[in-house]
Amino acid sequence: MHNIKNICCIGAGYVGGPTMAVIAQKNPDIKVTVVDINEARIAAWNDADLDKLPIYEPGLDKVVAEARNRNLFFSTAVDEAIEAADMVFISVNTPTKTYGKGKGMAADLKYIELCARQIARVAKTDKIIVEKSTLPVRTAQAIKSILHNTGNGVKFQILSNPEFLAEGTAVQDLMAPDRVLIGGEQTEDGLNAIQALVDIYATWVPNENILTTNLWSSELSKLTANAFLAQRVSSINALSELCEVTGADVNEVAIAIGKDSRIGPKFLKASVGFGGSCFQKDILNLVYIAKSYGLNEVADYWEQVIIMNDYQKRRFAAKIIQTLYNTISGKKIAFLGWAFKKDTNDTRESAAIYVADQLLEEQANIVVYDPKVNAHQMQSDLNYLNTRSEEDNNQYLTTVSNPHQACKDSHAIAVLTEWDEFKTYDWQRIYEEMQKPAFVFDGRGILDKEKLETIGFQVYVIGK
Ligand SMILES: NC(=O)C1=CN([C@@H]2O[C@H](COP(=O)(O)OP(=O)(O)OC[C@H]3O[C@@H](n4cnc5c(N)ncnc54)[C@H](O)[C@@H]3O)[C@@H](O)[C@H]2O)C=CC1
Ligand SMILES: O=C(O)[C@H]1O[C@H](OP(=O)(O)OP(=O)(O)OC[C@H]2O[C@@H](n3ccc(=O)[nH]c3=O)[C@H](O)[C@@H]2O)[C@H](O)[C@@H](O)[C@@H]1O
Repeated sequence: MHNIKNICCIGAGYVGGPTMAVIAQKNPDIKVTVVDINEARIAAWNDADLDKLPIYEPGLDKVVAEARNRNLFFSTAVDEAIEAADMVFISVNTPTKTYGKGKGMAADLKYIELCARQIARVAKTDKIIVEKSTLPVRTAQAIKSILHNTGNGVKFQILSNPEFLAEGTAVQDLMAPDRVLIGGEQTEDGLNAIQALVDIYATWVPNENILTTNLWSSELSKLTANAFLAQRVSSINALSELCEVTGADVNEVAIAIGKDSRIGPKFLKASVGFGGSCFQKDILNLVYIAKSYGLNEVADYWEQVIIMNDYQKRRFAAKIIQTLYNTISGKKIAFLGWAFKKDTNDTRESAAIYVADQLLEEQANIVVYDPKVNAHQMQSDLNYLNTRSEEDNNQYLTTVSNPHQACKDSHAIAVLTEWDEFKTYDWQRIYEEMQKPAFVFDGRGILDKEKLETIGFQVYVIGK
């Protein structure tokens, strides 16, 4: 039986940071050290000013304040933390491969393998290794093979414990998860390792919400959950266009179908397209895995979710261009929001990036306001696409810290993120300060269309 006293988590990102903060808060007897090779990130996690934490998540500051330097530590001393730990979580990034075989589809597992090799090199005592990152099914096999061939006699058990938190609600999701999933080998040692991790979660998660499975079911359930969630968004987005041409209202349709308890009301909000670091990456990964087993129909089925999402982003940009008389060259267009969803500063794969890129191709002047995203991040998101020079991106997309400044003198406003504050603005004043006709393109369906039309705006809402 294991009695875990010391946890190390490799990777202090959106998952490692909040997850370990909550585990530490709920288990004051366990020392939890979160390590990362990114010195700036670790320094930010240790900043006395809680506003400077590297990740913005409502409620995270309080959890960190309670546990930090009590039993929660952030450090760049990776080897020392691994060596001291009974249990090591691997929570590093697993992006889509940008090179070689599987480029643009498969998950890049080089960071995972580096972690496994580092653990193999450093470990002197037996350890439980926990896959927290989202991984292709059967990755535990590769980790096991690296760890077991070190020849130094140290024993390892590998568990899969995927994370289901959503950004913006990370703390709430961690405090009351729908389920915690733990997969492990179905041997005596494997079951003991599973129990050790169950005990950690059981300090605050009801037992019936802690599921245990074999390794492969756990790994595959994570990819499957994200694929199903993204599929719902693509499904409602596909219907949003049909609503627009038929006079149906996508919100009314969503409510009507969501009342069916087999369908359920959540995750049916039509939008400019899903973003975030995981949906696209995980579905592409699923598609790649299916193809690698020769399951081409399965692969095509899931790929359609991505194809639909790309189409939705393009369709929104095209709508703006077409409505502004097919010419937006030199016109100021205000963007409200850049983050991929509200209540996060994360912009990875945000629809805003792709919509901006398309409008910049038509030589628009874009001015962006987002309550949590800075200019540097927006520029680096655009530059990453490599569509035009960094100078041009810098010149034609600017960032302001005040929504009125963004909207003043603009021809159109596009809502790209559903931040609550956008609903509370003085829209009468915004209207008066804009060029006429004043257009609003609500890519999130959050504004009051009738009210805006009464003021004088010409309003387009996705799915209406
Ligand atoms: N972002 C999210 O909401 C969710 C992400 N996931 C999964 O969790 C994993 C991590 O995602 P994020 O936390 O968003 O990534 P992230 O990019 O925010 O954080 C990963 C961190 O790992 C560090 N790192 C990489 N290699 C390292 C090494 N060898 N040693 C020490 N540190 C190293 C990086 O410097 C980075 O700070 C991914 O597999 C992702 O698919 C799962 C559920 C939710
Ligand atoms: O593996 C992950 O990374 C995580 O991915 C998603 O979480 P996240 O991407 O943080 O946020 P979501 O709330 O799922 O939103 C994803 C995207 O879909 C969009 N969305 C979501 C719901 C909806 O009804 N409509 C819609 O357009 C959001 O605006 C956002 O751009 C999942 O919800 C988490 O369970 C999972 O752990």
